[in-house]
Amino acid sequence: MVVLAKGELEQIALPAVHKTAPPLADVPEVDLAVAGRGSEGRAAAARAVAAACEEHGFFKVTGHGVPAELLARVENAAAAFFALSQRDKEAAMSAATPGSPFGYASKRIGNNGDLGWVEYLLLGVTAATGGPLSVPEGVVPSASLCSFRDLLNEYTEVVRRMTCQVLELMAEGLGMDDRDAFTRLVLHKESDSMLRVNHYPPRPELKLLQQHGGGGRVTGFGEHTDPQIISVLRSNATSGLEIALRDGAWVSVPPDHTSFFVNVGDALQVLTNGRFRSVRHRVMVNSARPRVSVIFFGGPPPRETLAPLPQLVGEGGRSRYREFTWREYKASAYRTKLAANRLCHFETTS
Ligand SMILES: O=C(O)CCC(=O)C(=O)O
Ligand SMILES: [Fe+2]
Repeated sequence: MVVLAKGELEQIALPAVHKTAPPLADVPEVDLAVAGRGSEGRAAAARAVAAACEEHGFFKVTGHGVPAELLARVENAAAAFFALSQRDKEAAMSAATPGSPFGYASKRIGNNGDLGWVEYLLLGVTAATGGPLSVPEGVVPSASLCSFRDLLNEYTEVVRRMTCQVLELMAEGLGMDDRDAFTRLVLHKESDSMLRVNHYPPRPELKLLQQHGGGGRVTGFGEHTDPQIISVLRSNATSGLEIALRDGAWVSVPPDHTSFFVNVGDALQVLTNGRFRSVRHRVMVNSARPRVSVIFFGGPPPRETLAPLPQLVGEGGRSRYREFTWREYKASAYRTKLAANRLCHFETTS
């Protein structure tokens, strides 16, 4: 069992001066059902996607066609998993190999000292294996764990398909001739995609402390940008997600358990030569209710060479990033703290 050293818990709390973020007034919204209805609807949806990716790197997807019943089953199964004893969670989902980022973890995010009031499951979901949960050797999964694994497989496949619809709209919105430029990477049999299931336990004492003029706020997941091409998030109806606007101001995102939220990731910022913005975001802990979120991260294959797409640099235009492989980027990113600007090592200077 992981025990936090003295003083570590305090690091999760933000100072009291850290004000509550105001809600984002107009969350950009894209209705996939409209996008599927004729060329005009599609063109309008593609334009809306591109505009949202340029302004915020973030938007909401409605009309996605993922059955509400599947979303509810995943949410309930995740809640049941996190309700297991600490020992059972650690035994059931311990990382397959030492040093691997995959498996169950509590409070520690990555290997560089980042802490948050969160526990999570991180699972690799390449298109080739189709299955996120590879059970470590020697671990005998219980029947309930097997059905959780099957459910997450089912969810991943449905969400991966929906993600590809969104990626096609992005390519169209950018005016690209090759509409499959992004989907090809996420559908590649070696695509480095992941599924993360997060659980943020409530902290009722925060309310009391705030009423008495102190206490600050508690970080669930510290600020960061997502490394991959795209992240597709679904949460229960509990608030907590916040994004940084262009001017650096933080705003909270009103929760919507019927929709998905899309983040542009670092790899997409590179491919679009900075036209799409990899959105900085974080999660704050709710005082009263647990937050459960499930995020599909669509990534390229490790050997893929990433660089701004020529069509998006334009003739005589300046490429803002040098060429690098996804493997190279990840090796560099995993050495840094969560909040680091991980793309600065790959920027061109001239
Ligand atoms: O749990 C959330 O709502 C978002 C967490 C997040 O940003 C991540 O897992 O990368
Ligand atoms: Fe994230």
